[in-house]
Amino acid sequence: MRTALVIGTGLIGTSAALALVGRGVTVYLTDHDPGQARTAAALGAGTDEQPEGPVDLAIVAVPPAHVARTLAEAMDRGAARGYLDVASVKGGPRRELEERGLDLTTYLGTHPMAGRERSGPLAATADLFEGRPWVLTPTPGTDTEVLNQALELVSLCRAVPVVMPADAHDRAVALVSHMPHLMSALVAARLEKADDGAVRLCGQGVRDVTRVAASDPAMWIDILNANPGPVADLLSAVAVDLDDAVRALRLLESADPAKRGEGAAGVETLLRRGNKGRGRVPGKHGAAPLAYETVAVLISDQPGELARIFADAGRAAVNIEDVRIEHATGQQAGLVQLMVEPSAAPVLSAALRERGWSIRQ
Ligand SMILES: NC(=O)c1ccc[n+]([C@@H]2O[C@H](COP(=O)([O-])OP(=O)(O)OC[C@H]3O[C@@H](n4cnc5c(N)ncnc54)[C@H](O)[C@@H]3O)[C@@H](O)[C@H]2O)c1
Ligand SMILES: O=C(O)C(=O)C[C@]1(C(=O)O)C=C[C@@H](O)C=C1
Repeated sequence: MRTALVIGTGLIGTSAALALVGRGVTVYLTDHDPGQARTAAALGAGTDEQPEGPVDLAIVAVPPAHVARTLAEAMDRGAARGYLDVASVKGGPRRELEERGLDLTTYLGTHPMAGRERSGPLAATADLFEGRPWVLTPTPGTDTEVLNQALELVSLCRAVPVVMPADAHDRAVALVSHMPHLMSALVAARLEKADDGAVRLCGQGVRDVTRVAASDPAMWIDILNANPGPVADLLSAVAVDLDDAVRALRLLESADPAKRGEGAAGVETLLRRGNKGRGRVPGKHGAAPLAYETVAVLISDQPGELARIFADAGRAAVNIEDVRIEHATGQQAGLVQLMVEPSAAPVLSAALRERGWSIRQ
């Protein structure tokens, strides 16, 4: 691919543009808000001037409700030889395009399974898609050349292509993205009017569970509006589990030891099912999850501390697989959890201790 046009230069469009520019593709940027395209261009994601002829690939990265109209306009003016969108839902936009009677041979519906809770070009990063699944939903009519362009885009963004039908995609993301998003919002909503004294205690657990609740509601209304049935089915199943959890917890309040035992068994069943489900979540780069061991290191909240830990781990020839940082409220300190392969954990602990770090068991 030599040239691309990104239509919608928000988080996803600008991230893809940055990755393409970094790999030598000439990228043209456009947005219905010219300020967004200008910002993306200033970030080095391409030029906000328009191409003189059709580009190789047009990437439509606008909110789901605007995808069909935006694609139709781009196709009408012959903006590209191939077109794809990156919307979080696939069935609805395709049906809307079919209703418009467009020739869909040059169109491919896609969805990168990577994002953030922030919107706009300033939240974009060139490595957003690295190692992440990027779903492609070709139909028998999809032009091979367009499929190849899409595969090249995925490869240039260092993502992992996954091919599936649009409706199967929508059912899958209901489970792994849309229902979890609502669950995150439901947990975060409990904090809305909670006492300051309680909210001040927020630790990493609630931060992890509520991160995506900070996302733009307008975008998510669009997404859920295009996939309500599968999400409602999943939430109904969660509601049954919630009833079970409430019942088990009420039994735990009982004075009768037999009832308390029944309650404990009910809670344990739910927690163990959670362990099993979590164990199925793929690890880094889509690989099967590895059982990493955590080495927890106390750091002071000063510039350069993290870099120093990484350098010391490097000197001990230990590969850090993942990292998490917990900040202690009101203190100039934090806990860095370094995830490493089990055999490397004692090596890393010893090496860091030797260099003066305080290791938490
Ligand atoms: N945010 C995520 O985590 C994520 C992940 C994967 C896919 N997506 C999908 O990517 C698409 C873009 O999402 P985002 O997070 O980048 O949103 P964003 O709000 O950061 O960016 C969307 C951009 O589209 C522009 N826009 C809106 N309507 C337009 C139109 N008609 N013509 C041209 N530009 C228009 C907006 O001005 C904005 O700059 C959505 O379809 C979303 O479902 C989002
Ligand atoms: O990580 C996040 O912030 C996201 O919201 C990313 C996420 C997801 O649910 O995984 C959100 C919506 C997209 O369609 C794809 C990815």
